Amino acid sequence: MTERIVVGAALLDGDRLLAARRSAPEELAGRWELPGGKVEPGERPEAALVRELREELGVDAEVVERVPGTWPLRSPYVLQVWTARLKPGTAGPAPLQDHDALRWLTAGELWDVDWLDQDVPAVREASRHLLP
Ligand SMILES: Nc1nc2c([nH]c(=O)n2[C@H]2C[C@H](O)[C@@H](COP(=O)(O)OP(=O)(O)OP(=O)(O)O)O2)c(=O)[nH]1
Repeated sequence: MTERIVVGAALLDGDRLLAARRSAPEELAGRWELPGGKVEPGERPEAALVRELREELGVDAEVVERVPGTWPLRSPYVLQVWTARLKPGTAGPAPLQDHDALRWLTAGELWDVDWLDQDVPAVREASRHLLP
């Protein structure tokens, strides 16, 4: 089956990374992830990321760069991650859709939340590139 990409944002504010707690589906609820979602057919991953961040968090964000790596999720999905930042003047993120809590994590707090198992290597890689 063709791989389908789920894009995740390593959304940064200075040296803090945004983590989002899923509210659904039941088997993922309560676990933390990088906000994002499925890339639609014909859509560029970077465009999907901006769209998902607007829908889920109500923010206007810009994509900065790809975090190297592709992490398997439930087939046929794979996770790819881009760094992103908020555009100047945009509202702060709010858990509008799919999430019931948000946390800005410093490097020292990165492992204080219960990340989805499949996000752990992606967050580790993102932190290497982003956080001092
Ligand atoms: N957004 C996101 N999804 C992840 C991560 N890790 C992970 O396993 N997933 C899974 C959860 C979901 O099964 C799938 C992404 O689905 P989603 O529900 O966020 O995507 P979507 O907004 O496009 O939702 P929909 O079209 O199904 O309504 O990937 C992650 O870090 N971010």
